[in-house]
Amino acid sequence: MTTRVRPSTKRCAVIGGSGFLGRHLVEKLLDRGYSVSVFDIRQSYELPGVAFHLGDLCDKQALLPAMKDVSLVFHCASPAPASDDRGLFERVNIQGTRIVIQACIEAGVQKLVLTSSASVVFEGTDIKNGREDLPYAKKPIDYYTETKIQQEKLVLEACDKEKGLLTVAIRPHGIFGPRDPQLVPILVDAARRGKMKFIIGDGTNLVDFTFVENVVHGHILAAERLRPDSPICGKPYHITNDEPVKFWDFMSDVLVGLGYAAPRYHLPYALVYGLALLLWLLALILRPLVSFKPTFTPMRVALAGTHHYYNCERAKQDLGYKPVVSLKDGIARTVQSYPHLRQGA
Ligand SMILES: NC(=O)C1=CN([C@@H]2O[C@H](COP(=O)(O)OP(=O)(O)OC[C@H]3O[C@@H](n4cnc5c(N)ncnc54)[C@H](O)[C@@H]3O)[C@@H](O)[C@H]2O)C=CC1
Ligand SMILES: CC(C)CCC[C@@H](C)[C@H]1CC[C@H]2C3=C(CC[C@]12C)[C@@]1(C)CCC(=O)C[C@@H]1CC3
Repeated sequence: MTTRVRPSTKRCAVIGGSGFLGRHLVEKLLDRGYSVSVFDIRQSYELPGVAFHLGDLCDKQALLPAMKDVSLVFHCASPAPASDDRGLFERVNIQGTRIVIQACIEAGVQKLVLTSSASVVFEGTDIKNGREDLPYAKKPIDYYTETKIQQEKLVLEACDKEKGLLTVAIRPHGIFGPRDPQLVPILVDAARRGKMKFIIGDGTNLVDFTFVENVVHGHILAAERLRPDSPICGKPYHITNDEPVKFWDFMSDVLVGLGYAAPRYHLPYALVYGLALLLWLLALILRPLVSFKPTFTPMRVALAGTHHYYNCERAKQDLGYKPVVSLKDGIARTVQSYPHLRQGA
């Protein structure tokens, strides 16, 4: 008779664990007594108690050793939204996620927690207090969003109590915090090049920005509540700071905190969006001859000039979620963590 050893419930794997969110998640899991394997195409740090497995998640044979004796997998790997490479997004977010699911089933993993995105319902127009039952975007704003939609569907459809794999998706929005490689660095780069003088639209559009530790908290609650009899199986959950803020107030707080001037002059939304669209078309047409990446992409202008904030009541009810760090404290901790990006540094 063969006895199947039940993997320890405190052993988990984090796919994408070298990334911004992934590393914060790994650190919190260690604090909570989990032993952690990281699977990533790169190793960005070392930590006692963390086993790194380097490889591409599209390669099942490379993934399987990282899932050995693991009961819980977090999948938070994705190419960066800015890469704009359709083939790469399809390969990693869609085909790769299929392989992650197959590997979980083969390795006897019991729970899979996906980092999805609240953007899966965003089409570039206002979303106010959006709930999880909003339909997926029919016209996603970019390839990143298009493939995040397919990825989420794949993971949620894979939830199968009979087969023994339970799944859940966390949809964060606008993650920020120490070591974020995108939001603050892009913002500071724009400020240093004199591009942060303008407010797109009237500046009153509300947006969710979510401190990274709140996102981590949502992931861990979901993982710990994911059981065959729980209502969360196969469902998506918005995780935000639950404090929608004016997009331009948030940008100003970060900029002023780092010693730069806040944007002051208003530009009409339709004008900037039209210009961004023209620039994007020009970049596309001229791609064979010259390569340039405009700062103002239609996607960024849409993100900067519309309302997009989400209701996280479902996470509060089903997961017992409540943000653990306020927006004000999150901004202060973020600003402090970037001394090298301060004005004059
Ligand atoms: N940063 C944000 O504001 C938001 C992020 N998300 C999602 O959160 C997750 C984590 O995002 P971040 O930490 O910001 O990104 P990140 O770029 O810092 O981390 C992603 C990690 O995935 C790894 N990776 C990429 N392709 C891989 C592959 N083929 N095989 C193995 N590893 C691979 C990268 O090396 C990187 O370490 C992503 O799924 C993203 O879509 C969702 C909403 C908002
Ligand atoms: C999902 C969102 C809540 C998170 C937004 C992250 C990034 C898309 C933004 C971080 C820095 C922002 C930025 C702009 C747009 C949105 C960001 C890239 C601008 C390009 C908007 C137009 C400008 O005036 C310059 C801005 C630079 C910074």
